[in-house]
Amino acid sequence: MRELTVDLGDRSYPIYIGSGVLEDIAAYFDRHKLSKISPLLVVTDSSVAAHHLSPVMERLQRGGYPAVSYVVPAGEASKSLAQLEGIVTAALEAGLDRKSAIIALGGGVVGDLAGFAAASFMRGIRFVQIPTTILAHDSSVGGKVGVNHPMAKNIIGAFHQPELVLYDTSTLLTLPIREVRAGLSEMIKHGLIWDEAFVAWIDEHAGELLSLDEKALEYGLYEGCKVKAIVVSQDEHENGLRAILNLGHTLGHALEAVAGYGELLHGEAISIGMVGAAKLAEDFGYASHIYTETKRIFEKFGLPVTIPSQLNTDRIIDAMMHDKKFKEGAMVYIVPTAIGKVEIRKDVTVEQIRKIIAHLKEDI
Ligand SMILES: NC(=O)c1ccc[n+]([C@@H]2O[C@H](COP(=O)([O-])OP(=O)(O)OC[C@H]3O[C@@H](n4cnc5c(N)ncnc54)[C@H](O)[C@@H]3O)[C@@H](O)[C@H]2O)c1
Ligand SMILES: O=C(O)C(=O)C[C@@H](O)[C@H](O)[C@H](O)COP(=O)(O)O
Ligand SMILES: [Zn+2]
Repeated sequence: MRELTVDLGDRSYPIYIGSGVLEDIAAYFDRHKLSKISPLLVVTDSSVAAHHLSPVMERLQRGGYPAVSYVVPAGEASKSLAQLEGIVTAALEAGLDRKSAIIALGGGVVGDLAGFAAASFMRGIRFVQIPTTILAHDSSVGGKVGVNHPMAKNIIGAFHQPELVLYDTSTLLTLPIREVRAGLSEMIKHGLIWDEAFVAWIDEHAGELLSLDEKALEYGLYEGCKVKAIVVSQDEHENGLRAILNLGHTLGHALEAVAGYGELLHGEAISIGMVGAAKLAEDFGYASHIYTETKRIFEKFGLPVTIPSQLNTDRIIDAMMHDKKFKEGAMVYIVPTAIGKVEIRKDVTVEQIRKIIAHLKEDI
């Protein structure tokens, strides 16, 4: 088992990563003083519930926690205001109060949605992240919570940090292979923005990661969470540095919205976005091996590196203009300057973006 801390002063919290940590869920909750009087609401989705909800509920109830569950349909479409209302109704029916906590058991969709419910129910109650996808090593840490609008990803949300993150690598063994690949996309991102040696490790251990070797997963998730924790600890509310976590996302989010939520998985969309950012680096005069290397590694993991030709370029650019990183008429864009390093640029033009999109549509 490995442990990390997200250092945010009196709101610091731990991340526990290892095989079987959920067997001790009640002991972790005791350590973090969750209430045994006010009800806990465990939010999950239909696929996660089928595999992992019963043992969690049994262990909590055996440990003396008055826990009830609420299940949303699996998939990105559940990150919606309608599902948020469903959670609030369930919370009211179960009698949650200001000492209660919401427990997010699932991937990034459940984490973002249930986290936003925790941020807004009674103006904010405690919450715990129990990530069950590889991708959620990113989403469970850092406190960005929210839902989508049909026109823009994650456009309704808040910053609300969890009390703790309990990451049981054994839950990952039931993941479909497409979700495994998509989750590794964010792990590669953490290497690309911060740590060349981590990129090399991921590259060398591709086979173990894709076949869900738990030791390799534990190490990769730990290193990915470490990058995230360092960045978030320095800039919780994204006034500067934290924007680097958005490598590949301005284009990626636009592709998700234009394709229709759930058509392109988040990890797939940002894989394309990161290859696009690497191509843009060439435009700014950085070494062309950044592009070839970035493309190679995503292809090695079976991730998409081109934009589906049916996605309309003007609609993609329109969606990019609604991104949170479009400010005062300029696009804030994360561009790699080497493997393991990025810069935050404010001078990327719409013409450059159009050129990159054209390249990503043709480069097959
Ligand atoms: N808040 C953040 O900082 C942050 C960071 C990265 C991504 N995100 C968001 O996270 C979302 C993507 O998260 P995701 O990729 O985890 O998607 P997801 O939550 O939809 O999970 C992917 C699929 O796998 C299923 N699943 C989850 N765990 C499983 C398991 N253990 N076994 C079998 N099936 C399982 C789910 O039911 C779902 O169908 C996006 O909405 C993205 O915007 C947020
Ligand atoms: O935590 C962050 O900051 C990130 O940017 C992590 C991203 O991987 C994640 O997809 C996040 O939800 C994107 O944030 P947004 O502010 O662009 O919606
Ligand atoms: Zn992301």
